Amino acid sequence: MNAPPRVLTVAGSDSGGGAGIQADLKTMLALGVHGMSVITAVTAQNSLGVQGAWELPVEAVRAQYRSVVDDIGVQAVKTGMLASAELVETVAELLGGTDAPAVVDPVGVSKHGDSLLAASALDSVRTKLLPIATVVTPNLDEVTQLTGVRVESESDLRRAAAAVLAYGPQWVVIKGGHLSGEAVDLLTDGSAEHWLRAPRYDNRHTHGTGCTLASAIASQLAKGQSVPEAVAAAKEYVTGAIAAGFALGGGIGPVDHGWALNRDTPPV
Ligand SMILES: Nc1ncnc2c1ncn2[C@@H]1O[C@H](COP(=O)(O)OP(=O)(O)OP(=O)(O)O)[C@@H](O)[C@H]1O
Ligand SMILES: Cc1ncc(COP(=O)(O)O)c(N)n1
Repeated sequence: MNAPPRVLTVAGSDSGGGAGIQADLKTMLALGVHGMSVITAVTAQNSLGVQGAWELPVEAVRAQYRSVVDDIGVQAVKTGMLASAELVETVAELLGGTDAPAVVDPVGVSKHGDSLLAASALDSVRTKLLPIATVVTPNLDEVTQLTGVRVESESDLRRAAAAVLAYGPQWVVIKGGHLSGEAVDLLTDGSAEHWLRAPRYDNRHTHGTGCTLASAIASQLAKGQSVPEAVAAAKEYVTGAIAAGFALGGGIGPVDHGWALNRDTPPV
């Protein structure tokens, strides 16, 4: 049997299994690729928030990355929580030397408001990581953190996208999940524009949406899809996962990464 496409996530561990590395690997399984991981930080996390976070040493991140890339190889890489300026710069250097598309989810703050990136790392994200990204997927808070642009309605999304593209990524997806009304995202490379619309589900169990979308994009790119095709398929996958999100613990439960697996139709 032929090996499936290989996708690497470089991100933090979420002990509760809803976001981070755990969400990434579940998404990859659901979408039919071989998922691999470089763990940057370990969080003690559940449905109520982040109770603790510990970064891994730079050498541990570098060694994991080399182990995977030098032997197994990758067809796409996704990055998530990178915690510190030192880790952001290390990962940017590693990605820069890898011939595979890079999906950068510039994770700043968890859904509960816990910081997952040091303020001192923002400049490294802007100047080292964004310029080498194939696709960058900020949510509205991350857009403001990175560019100063505030998004209050759909009409601000174009301006937000232009401000992120000024740092040099090829494509940006501005995630409008936190706006009211439809769940609308804007994908653009500065010339083509794709508006991705989905019904907004009134479901509070949305832990892991951002990680899931970015991993799904990376999985679809690894299968050979174009960026617009990959983002459209990933939006469809995350929308289904949000619709099927379930309660777990006393707070915000996870999306259901397996929603498409037990159906008659194959996953997107
Ligand atoms: N209630 C919802 N119903 C449908 N789609 C949603 C909903 N909330 C978010 N989305 C979609 O989920 C994807 C992730 O967007 P979101 O803005 O939630 O990312 P995020 O902020 O990085 O995630 P998180 O808030 O978990 O950190 C986007 O495609 C967004 O439109
Ligand atoms: C380790 C880790 N990484 C990322 C997130 C953000 O999650 P989301 O996918 O909801 O944006 C998180 N809560 N924990």
